[in-house]
Amino acid sequence: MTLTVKNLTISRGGIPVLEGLNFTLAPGKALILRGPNGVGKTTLLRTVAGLQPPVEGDVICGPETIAYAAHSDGLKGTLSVSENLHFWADIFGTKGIQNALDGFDLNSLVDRPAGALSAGQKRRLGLARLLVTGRPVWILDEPTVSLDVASVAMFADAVRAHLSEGGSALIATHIDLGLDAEVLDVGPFRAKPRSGTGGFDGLDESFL
Ligand SMILES: Nc1ncnc2c1ncn2[C@@H]1O[C@H](COP(=O)(O)OP(=O)(O)OP(=O)(O)O)[C@@H](O)[C@H]1O
Repeated sequence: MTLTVKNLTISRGGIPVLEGLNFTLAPGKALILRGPNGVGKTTLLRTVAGLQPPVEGDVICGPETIAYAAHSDGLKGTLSVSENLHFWADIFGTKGIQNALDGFDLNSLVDRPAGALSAGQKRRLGLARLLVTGRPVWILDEPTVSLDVASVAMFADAVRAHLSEGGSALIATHIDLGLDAEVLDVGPFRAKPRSGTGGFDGLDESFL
């Protein structure tokens, strides 16, 4: 399933942040998003994942193809590692969590409540959820935060395996993951200021 982004303009808090974005993400491919803090990478990922509407343009992707891993791990702190993974496996209708446990070295932590994991262990569990979704298009926002060097390598291996099985990944990251991937610097796509989209102009118009 190819993800296609066409002439996309996106906004945060009502203010356009990026405009004129066009790219495709074919099966087996990864695309790395780069750009300085605050430029709009998270906003782009949220829009592609369908969590917020675009201002203009289209995101074309098949239904139920996207798995989104945000900044937050989205774990249930009182459930154990295995219960968390089973919870998500049930939601996505997939079976088996062993692959996810193996892929992110979680076997020794399987009965530990997620709330009692270290930051890096929580992140590994959050990422392991991707493997139980069965979804082909991974949208990942700073996936390696809190991970040590070995865990970053583990994550990169999981992405490579996903790509080799025909999956794809759109990843915002500030570090080099060592993946064979195209890089899209979103800096040149910063939206030009528009009247009526915030600041004094927006306030003036809404009060006149
Ligand atoms: N909840 C929010 N409400 C309003 N504006 C926001 C909100 N979250 C972020 N912004 C603003 O939207 C713009 C884009 O933020 P975004 O999080 O997409 O950037 P980013 O490129 O992902 O940054 P970083 O590299 O720091 O994660 C920034 O100017 C930011 O201040």
